[in-house]
Amino acid sequence: MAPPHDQMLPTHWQDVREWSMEKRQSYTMWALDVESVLSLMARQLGVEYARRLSNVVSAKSAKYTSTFISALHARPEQSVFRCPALSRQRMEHVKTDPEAPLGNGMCPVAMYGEFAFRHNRKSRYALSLTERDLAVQKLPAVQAARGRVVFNLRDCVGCRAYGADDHADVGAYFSAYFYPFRKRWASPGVARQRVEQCFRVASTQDPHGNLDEARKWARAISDGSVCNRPQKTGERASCLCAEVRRPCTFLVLLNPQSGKGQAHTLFTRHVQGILQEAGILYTLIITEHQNHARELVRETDLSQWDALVIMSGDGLLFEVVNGLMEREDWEEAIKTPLGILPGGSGNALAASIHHYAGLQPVTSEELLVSCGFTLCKGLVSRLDLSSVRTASGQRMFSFLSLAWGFVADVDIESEKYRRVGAARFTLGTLVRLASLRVYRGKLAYLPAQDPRGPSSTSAQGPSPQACPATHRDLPAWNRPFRNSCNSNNTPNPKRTDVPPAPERGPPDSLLAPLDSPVPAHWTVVTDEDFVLVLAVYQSHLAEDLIAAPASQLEDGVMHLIYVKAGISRTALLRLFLAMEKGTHLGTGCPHVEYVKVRALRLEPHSPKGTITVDGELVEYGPVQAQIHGSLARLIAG
Ligand SMILES: Nc1ncnc2c1ncn2[C@@H]1O[C@H](COP(=O)(O)OP(=O)(O)OP(=O)(O)O)[C@@H](O)[C@H]1O
Repeated sequence: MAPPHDQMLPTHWQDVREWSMEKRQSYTMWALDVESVLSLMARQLGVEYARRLSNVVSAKSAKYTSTFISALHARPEQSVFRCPALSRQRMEHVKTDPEAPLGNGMCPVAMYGEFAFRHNRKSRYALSLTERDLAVQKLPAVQAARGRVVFNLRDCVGCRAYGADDHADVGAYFSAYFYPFRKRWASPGVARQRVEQCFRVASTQDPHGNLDEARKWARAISDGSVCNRPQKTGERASCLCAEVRRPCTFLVLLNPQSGKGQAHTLFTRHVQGILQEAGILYTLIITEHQNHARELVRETDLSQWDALVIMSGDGLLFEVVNGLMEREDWEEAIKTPLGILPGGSGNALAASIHHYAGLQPVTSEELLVSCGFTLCKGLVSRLDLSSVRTASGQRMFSFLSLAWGFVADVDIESEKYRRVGAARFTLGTLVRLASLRVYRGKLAYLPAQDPRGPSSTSAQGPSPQACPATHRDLPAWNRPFRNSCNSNNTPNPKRTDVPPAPERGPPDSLLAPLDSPVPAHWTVVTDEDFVLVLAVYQSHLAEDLIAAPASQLEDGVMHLIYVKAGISRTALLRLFLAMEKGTHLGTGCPHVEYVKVRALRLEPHSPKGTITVDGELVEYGPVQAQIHGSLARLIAG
């Protein structure tokens, strides 16, 4: 389309108002065409080049382009050019196909504007927003890349616009919130750190016009942040199944007693802000007693919430999972996205999520910020649950682990060191190492790679609904202990007794009743003396213990690790030290066995001992479990 003749161009936007609609339209088309050209140049040659080009064009016939567009829209605009192709439509495309190649890495510029920072009105900055990032260039741009900072929208949780507090200030503001990885001050490595970029829009004397412009930027940046998800590679990319609906409302359940008893303070200090920045509404409920959360999710109308978020250790999530599974509508209820914010001492699931994202390990507050960020991104994955049955007929659902022996002892005995936080496990390990115990019992499992395949396994497996044995049928060592006391007849530090609820959930098709022998095709371990038996279905057992590095959220297996008696204290200590890096399975220790299983049974013969499920004490005695793949949903970046 031929550009209009120079003399025909308006000298001021006021002139355009007097034009006929037809004339306006023809000019708009031409103006947009110039914009498309500039956007194309930006994509191919870089924003800076396009900007210079726009200056050259301005000097000639298009010198009034920006004024012109503003006039046509009957309000002044600050944006110099805008690519109509990028906008909602293009963002949608990114949403459905995030991995779509985008040429040489250059993205078209969606918005361009020149603003001052909120706290530095003297200098001006050019902002270029593409579908992937926000570039901030100090003006005048003497040299490309100098004074230029690029923020990846993947690191952004949101952006909001607001007017000035001071009535004398006609300007409006928009603040974008980024959590990029930055080097730590005190120690090596990187962690997500908050960066706020706040710009002042004051292109006119009209505060409303400025606020409109600020809102437009805030919306575009927020949309971009939603579309830009943290990237996953390889097999782990496959487990994403949905996104939390936007705008979203979370129910946050917080255990004030978890960890060092500082969960509430940590929430206020590190999480509240990030949720606000992401525009996420939430209701916070502070649990008042054990099983409070379990009762609550069993009864609540789940349609009010887009996700249930647990700010605690793994114990509170265990309650929530089981509360959901006790509902009549368990099949739907368990698909409610769950989120975890580490507020406990172990925080195994939170550390696992961070690990699955392929990020450098972090702990404590840094892990909390990382999980808060993940929560705001709202990407939902499927999560395996294991169904665990005890001799008394209790059935529970577990997302983390089933442990007997050393690991379970340390978990429960270290409760008394709770005030030292995560260090309680180190202390507990040293104490238990000093008086190393051997546990006698029988272990059997169904290997994940059953040579006859999954169909033959279930065909030859036991009845679809396993029948629990009654107490009287069991030998003395097998009888479950009362819930209020553990095997040493001391009060339980953690109890899991709840009023009995009708059994719900999928049938355990791989399990035989506990009083029947295991199916013939199961593997029965010949050794009967163990130091520990641990089935874990997440990578981490605590923030700094990578028990099953190969584990994934929905790999459909339990990672069974057992350590046979005969291991020396030094070798066991070495094993735990190696577990901090996740290298323990490659140490070649002859006492350590590792196998992926789909179901297992454990029959302790020692009269005393501890069994934990997700770190919670359960009745001591025979116990069996089977994995149920992809049963739950978890917000995990
Ligand atoms: N208000 C409360 N008062 C006492 N106990 C509670 C309360 N709310 C929840 N609980 C129980 O506290 C126990 C410990 O909680 P949780 O596991 O979340 O923290 P933690 O033990 O510090 O963390 P981790 O399991 O990561 O070590 C759980 O059994 C939970 O049911």
